[in-house]
Amino acid sequence: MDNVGECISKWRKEYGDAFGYYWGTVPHIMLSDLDLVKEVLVSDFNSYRNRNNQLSTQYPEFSMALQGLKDEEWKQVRSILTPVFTLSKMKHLSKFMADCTERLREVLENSREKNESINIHELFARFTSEIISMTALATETHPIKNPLDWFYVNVTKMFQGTMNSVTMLAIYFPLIGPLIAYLTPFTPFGRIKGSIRKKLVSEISRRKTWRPSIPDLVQLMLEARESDKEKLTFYLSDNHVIASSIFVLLGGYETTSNALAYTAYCLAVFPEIQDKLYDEIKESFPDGKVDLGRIHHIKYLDQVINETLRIFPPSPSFRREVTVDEAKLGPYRLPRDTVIEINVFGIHHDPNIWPDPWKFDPSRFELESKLKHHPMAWLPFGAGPRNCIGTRFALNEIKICLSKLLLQYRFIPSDKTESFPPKLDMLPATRVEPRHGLWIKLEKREDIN
Ligand code: HEM
Repeated sequence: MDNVGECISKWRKEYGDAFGYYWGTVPHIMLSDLDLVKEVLVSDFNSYRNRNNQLSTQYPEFSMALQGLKDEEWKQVRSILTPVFTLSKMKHLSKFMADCTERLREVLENSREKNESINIHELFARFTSEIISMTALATETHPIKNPLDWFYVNVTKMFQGTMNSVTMLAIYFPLIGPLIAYLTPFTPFGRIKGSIRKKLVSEISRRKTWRPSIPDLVQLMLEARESDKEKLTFYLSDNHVIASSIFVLLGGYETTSNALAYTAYCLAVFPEIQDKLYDEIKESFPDGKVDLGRIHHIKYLDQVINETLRIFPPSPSFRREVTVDEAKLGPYRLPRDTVIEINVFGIHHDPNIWPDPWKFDPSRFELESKLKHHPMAWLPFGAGPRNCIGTRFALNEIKICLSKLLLQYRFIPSDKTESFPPKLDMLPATRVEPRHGLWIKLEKREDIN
């Protein structure tokens, strides 16, 4: 690991589990001390309830999306949107996910027949982008089968753009923000955001008189705002729904796709773990058909996913800001607007918290071992009242996809597969990427059993 990751771990060795630095003009505290992390995320939540809006200078809608909303407005929107992400609502979306998995299987089968290596990092990105566009953006796209699909191509460019040098400039020098905001519509992100926005405006208007037979996230949000009308003083506007949908794409697309890709890679390089997982999945679904209702009861599947998310957390850090005049954090006094960065990657790789941290060992998440961990030792989805609202959505998608594929195929290494762990690049404040992609091959189970 080099670049940002190395720099943070070097500073941590030198300055300890809570140290300060400046990003541009903004003071940041990098936190790896579990008790202090708990204070920020849970026990003293009200002093740190907002997320600092790095992206809002360039993308003003961010401040209307759930990720970017602040204070009372965030609380109200979160309480309207929470029911949208319950397990029972997720069941409606499972059908979309299962259909996309079947299309993915066809592509994989094609590669298997040709004995090709597959870059699953790229293929799962196409898979999750198709799911998010259909479920959250009411937009039908086909990137699984067509790598040149307009939506996928532009979304990929957009992700390369979210932390580009222009964004960095806006963070370092907030005063030039308005100029950057003016230019944003001409960037790939601006263009695709504009077209998604146009589509959502017309879709929300259409949904006044039409309801899809399987409700997607847009529909669930529109229904949630109506059902809470009497209870809340706040009304979720169309702009809130649109902003939240667009930023679901930012929060839920690459994170989920990386989680899936790293899990499949780990299963390919640790065949004994894959065999154990296959046995449990097969035992749960002896007729080979995945029952979407029972998918959350396969314990070893949870363990494998949890261990992957520990070693390769899709969000290597996340941020909150001080929202009171002075916050008391352990022995420290922090002024308003100080940014607290939670060092998820550092915590997940701390040998004092997770002995032999680079060892891929799903047994760490057996119930008895799990109970011994500090509640802040595993933070892929954050923690406390402002944790990831899409956790169930993501886990549902990952479990459906893996179970369906594993029942039919064995993931195996190819000559392009890197030995464990693969070389990683930690990009500033956003994600951990495999430097050379993640390559595997597939073998059909019926041929080998
Ligand atoms: C493996 C996949 C995912 C990971 C690792 C992940 C991780 C995270 C993390 C670390 C946070 C910040 C939590 C905090 O501040 O305590 C977050 C927030 C959020 N995530 Fe996710 N996420 C994933 C998938 C998704 C999906 C699929 C969606 C939507 C469908 C989603 C929507 C959101 C939203 C809206 C927030 C902001 C919540 C708020 O501010 O109230 N995420 N996520």
